[in-house]
Amino acid sequence: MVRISKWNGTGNEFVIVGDAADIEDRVAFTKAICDRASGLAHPKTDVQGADGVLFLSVNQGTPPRVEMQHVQPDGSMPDMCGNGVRCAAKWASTELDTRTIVVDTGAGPHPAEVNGHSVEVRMQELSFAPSDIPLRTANPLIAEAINGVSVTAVTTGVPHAVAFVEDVHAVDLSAIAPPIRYADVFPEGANVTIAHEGPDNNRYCQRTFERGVEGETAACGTGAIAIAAAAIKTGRTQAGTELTIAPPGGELTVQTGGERTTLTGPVKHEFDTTLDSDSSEFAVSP
Ligand SMILES: N[C@@H](CCC[C@H](N)C(=O)O)C(=O)O
Repeated sequence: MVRISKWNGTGNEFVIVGDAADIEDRVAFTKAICDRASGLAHPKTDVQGADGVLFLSVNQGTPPRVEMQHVQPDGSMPDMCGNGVRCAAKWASTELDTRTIVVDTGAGPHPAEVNGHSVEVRMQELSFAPSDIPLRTANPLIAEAINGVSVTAVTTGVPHAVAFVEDVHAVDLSAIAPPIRYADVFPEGANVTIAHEGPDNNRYCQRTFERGVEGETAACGTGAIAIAAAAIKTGRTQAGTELTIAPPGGELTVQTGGERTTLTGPVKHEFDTTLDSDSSEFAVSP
């Protein structure tokens, strides 16, 4: 029996597998469980599948830490996931009965603070440097056209191509994103995040086409940070501003300009369940 739980960070959906669970093939498990047509289903929700699986191991030191391995529906394992870190922190805070926790990822340690259903995470440094993203160019990519779309490339733990558009809701993201996601300039690919400012000042609407999911998700935490970084870089927003970023799944707050950028937003526990096996046989107990 494998004990798992389902969580979402502003609608970005993850299955969490704690350390007690012994999953031999994490990639096969993730592909099966995340499948939107045949993956994890549960009486408590209409939604089938997920945007990824977070394999978590807790370490009860001072401060308490949780190590996160994120596997995506296509089997890839990105270094970082902003909403995944927030869900992992909330899960671990319940397991360890603590509000402060460090989530260790491939992109480094991320200190997190849990306040009820809200989780704040301090991000690692973001970068526009071609070698960090990575890019196949000598110079940073700031507001340059890829396939007719003006894009700014930044890593916030994972690569994002950010495009500011007139109205995110009027864009056919599934059409414009793939040529950018697979553009030659990104040797490891990129997430494609579009944004527009408004209706209020310091508020951006967000949509992200995620690498690894190969489609749009309801929210993307590293994408929200990427919008803030690109907005500052291109002179739309001043460093030090607190921004509200609104993906389809809700609202995230990004505080820029300090020693570290922070990402804050809601995390929701959807259900706990057990699986019969570690493969694609899902016997779900409500
Ligand atoms: N949903 C995430 C980002 C996950 C990683 C991304 N799809 C990649 O492959 O780089 C977030 O909340 O940051």
